[in-house]
Amino acid sequence: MSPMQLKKGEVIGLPIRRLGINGEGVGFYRKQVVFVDGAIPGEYVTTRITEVQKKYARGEILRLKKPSSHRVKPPCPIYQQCGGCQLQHIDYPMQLRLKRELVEEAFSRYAKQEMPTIRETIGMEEPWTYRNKAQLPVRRQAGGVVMGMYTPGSHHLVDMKGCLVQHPETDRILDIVRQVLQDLSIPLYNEKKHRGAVRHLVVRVGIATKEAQLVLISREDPLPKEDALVKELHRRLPGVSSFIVNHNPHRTSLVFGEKSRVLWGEEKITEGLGKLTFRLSAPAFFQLNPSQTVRLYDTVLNVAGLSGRETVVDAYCGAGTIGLWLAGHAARVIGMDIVPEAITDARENAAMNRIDHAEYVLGAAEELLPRWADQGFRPDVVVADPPRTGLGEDFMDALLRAEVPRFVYVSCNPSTLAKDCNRLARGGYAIRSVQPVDMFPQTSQVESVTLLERKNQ
Ligand SMILES: C[S@@+](CC[C@H](N)C(=O)[O-])C[C@H]1O[C@@H](n2cnc3c(N)ncnc32)[C@H](O)[C@@H]1O
Repeated sequence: MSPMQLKKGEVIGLPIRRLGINGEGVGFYRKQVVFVDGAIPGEYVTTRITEVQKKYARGEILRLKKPSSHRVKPPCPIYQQCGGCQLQHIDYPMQLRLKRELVEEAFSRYAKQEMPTIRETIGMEEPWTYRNKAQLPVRRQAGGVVMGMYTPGSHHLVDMKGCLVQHPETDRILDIVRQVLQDLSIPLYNEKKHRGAVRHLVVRVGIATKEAQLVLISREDPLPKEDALVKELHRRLPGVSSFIVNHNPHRTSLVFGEKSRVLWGEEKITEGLGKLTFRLSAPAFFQLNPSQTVRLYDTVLNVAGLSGRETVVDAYCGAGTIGLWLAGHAARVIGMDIVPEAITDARENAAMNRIDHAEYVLGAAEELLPRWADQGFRPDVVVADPPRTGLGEDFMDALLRAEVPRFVYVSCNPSTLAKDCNRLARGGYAIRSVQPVDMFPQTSQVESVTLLERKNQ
């Protein structure tokens, strides 16, 4: 340890320079990075060091010596314990500015040579109650049914009775399910012993259609007391159109298991976005904030520059939503996803919206695109919306080999976005625009739509 290094328990004064990717304030003390939960850029805080690692230290706020004018009282009563939101203590206009800076910081770190202009974040008018889906672990703690988020870094559940970013209907449904599980003494999952049945509850609502789906993820299938449970859930939740059990018998942190079974009602629910209607299976991905999804997809449409003659690839297509949003402006759409239910949904969604020039292929994007590129396939526009890990090397190589003129990258992780853009820029792409969109107000997450074009185009 260098003599200058901070020590655990040391108390220091620290100016906060920027926001970290997990929503913490970031300061520098004798050139060492210090993360301080709850601190806001521009503040000066007295901090006690709680953890020291080789490359960084963590501290807690003892006193706010110079508080930010953007500091607000977090409205959620369990804000400190829950950890689901990280930015409720910052006013919304400042949240939007800081998210733009997060994207800028990622590009300046990983793609400095190609530094693009990052636009102002597109925010919401009413940045609350936007989430259409709740996915919560459920356990028995102190004799009662508890559902909520894990305290950061632990396996202790913080009981969540109502959430300010969830759609109120998801809260109402979860509350009734909690009562039913309690009243019928349904065995809940015990992670340590790998015993018990119900382990997660997933509620998804169609905000435009007012439909709702409840999925009970269970270690056991059939569920204990299944007939009584289904009868009671149906009686107390008459508006829920789809009750599903998903069987996940494994010791795993993955929520969904491989098999789902309808307990009552429909297999899928319907949701509307703009003029389109989508049918959604329980395991298929669907954006969590529908009103911002319209803005996100309109941003993709604007930068895709379609004339109606193009072939568009919708890589990582989920239930086909982005491709179908663009389909009215393209000659052909080809989507791909690794989740079989998503591909089935995407095909059904194309048919339901009377779009007959969209096709869907089951498979990994990083395998399919290279194979197609080797066969001479040259799409005009590729849109990719991958998970947080970003694009695979093989996928990027295929983009370069196929000399795809325009690539629209929808990303929920500024770091992987900037690294991938750097790689593509070295291969011959110019980064034309980066548009952050706030899909998750009150949290530190930020989505962006980035347009890349072949330089010689
Ligand atoms: C962020 S979601 C985007 C879905 C869709 N574009 C949307 O807007 O709703 C990412 C999707 O990538 C899919 N996925 C994950 N890994 C994949 C891979 N290697 N190849 C293809 N799809 C993948 C997931 O199943 C999920 O549907």
